[in-house]
Amino acid sequence: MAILLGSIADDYTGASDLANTLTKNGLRTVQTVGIPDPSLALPDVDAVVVSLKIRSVPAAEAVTAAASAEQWLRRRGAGHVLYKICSTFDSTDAGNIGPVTEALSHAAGGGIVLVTPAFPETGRTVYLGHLFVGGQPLNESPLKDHPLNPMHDANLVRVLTRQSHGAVGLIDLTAIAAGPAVVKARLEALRAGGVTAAIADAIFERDLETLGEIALETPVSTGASGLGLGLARALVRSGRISSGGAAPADAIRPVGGLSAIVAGSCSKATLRQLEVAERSMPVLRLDPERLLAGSDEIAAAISWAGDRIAAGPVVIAASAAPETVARLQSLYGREASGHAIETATSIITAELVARGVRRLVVAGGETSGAAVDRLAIPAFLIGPEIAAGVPVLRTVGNAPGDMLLALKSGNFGGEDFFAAALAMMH
Ligand SMILES: Nc1ncnc2c1ncn2[C@@H]1O[C@H](COP(=O)(O)OP(=O)(O)OP(=O)(O)O)[C@@H](O)[C@H]1O
Ligand SMILES: O=C(O)[C@@H](O)C(=O)CO
Repeated sequence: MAILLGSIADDYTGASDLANTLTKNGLRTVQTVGIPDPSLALPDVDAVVVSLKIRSVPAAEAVTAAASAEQWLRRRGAGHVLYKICSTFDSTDAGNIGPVTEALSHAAGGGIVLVTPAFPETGRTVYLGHLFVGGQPLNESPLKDHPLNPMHDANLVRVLTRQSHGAVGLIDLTAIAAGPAVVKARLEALRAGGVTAAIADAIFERDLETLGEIALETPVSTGASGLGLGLARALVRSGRISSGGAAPADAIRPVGGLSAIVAGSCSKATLRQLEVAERSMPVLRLDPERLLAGSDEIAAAISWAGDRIAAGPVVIAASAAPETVARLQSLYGREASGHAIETATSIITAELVARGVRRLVVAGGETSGAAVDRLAIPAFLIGPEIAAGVPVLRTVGNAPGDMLLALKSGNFGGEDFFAAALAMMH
């Protein structure tokens, strides 16, 4: 299997978001969970997205994992590797976007890396290096209250500079609107001046098409699904994609079985989606304090679900509003509480699957990562899109049999997302 485009995603929901974008834009794509075992039979594809869970781990750990994935992708022919980060640039001053970008660039022989989290379809735009989420600057958006990496600065040149050894520059919208030749010249001028990463503005998809064309001439780029769109369209325009990009028919074959939703995302969108789900499905709100205190909250949740699940989908959520999250974190610490809750939701997910759940929606990147790891799912085929950035996924080589999943990034999806997802998973 020789591939044209490789990607390393820093979380699993982000990986499925990118795989969805690449598929929609003409590339046959598979999402692997980590570097797949050589025994796993993967379909013939144009692009592979390796999902890692490295957004919030120590930078050195993220770099080591990404470097191994990069080598694996290059050995399979990837001429370009996109480091898929969050469209809201989720990270801390200690990393991991800067360190991983620099490591991937170094492995590819150095040079300058284009960086943009713009994803206009979901309202993420970058202007003069500042990231906007919908109509708000990043630091005024709900991301200011993120449980793991609250974002307090919308100026991405500054944010990335704090995470990088090298100098960070800007390619502004004026240059991008002037087209690929001007962007290329600007990138070269920045490189000659010693800059190693350039934040690129982008507001419209045409900006990302320009950036994708130039990025494809370099070995590494860093960005969200918008840059994926630009790279995919550039590859298709180059005539190097012969497949016509059809998603494998297998991806939508029904699986039957029971269905469930597990949420650990505390984003504004997820909190609203849970309120709406409460009107049509049984929803269990976990008590995070009891979970952390080591009580029998997990067993109680499994028993609650067991009493209801044969009658229809159930929802189990740890999600809470920012004030509640802040209080828990002040008692137990940010990382410890996040990790303990992810462990609990992943155990509950595995128990639900053991009781016959085959159609599963998980809300939240870290939450999805923990759940998919516990289920030991090796890879996914990409099915139809439920909402911008969220496809139906079909497991490849999964031990309890085929499953359909939707891994929802915290901020994605309309308010009826949960019902809409299950309506597409048969
Ligand atoms: N009630 C709670 N109090 C504190 N932390 C919580 C609570 N519920 C969930 N968490 C933790 O909050 C974090 C949410 O991160 P997660 O990545 O799953 O969601 P998200 O950030 O909204 O999604 P994405 O990364 O896809 O944007 C997880 O570590 C989760 O365990
Ligand atoms: O880019 C995004 O916003 C998402 O794919 C994501 O990574 C959230 O975890």
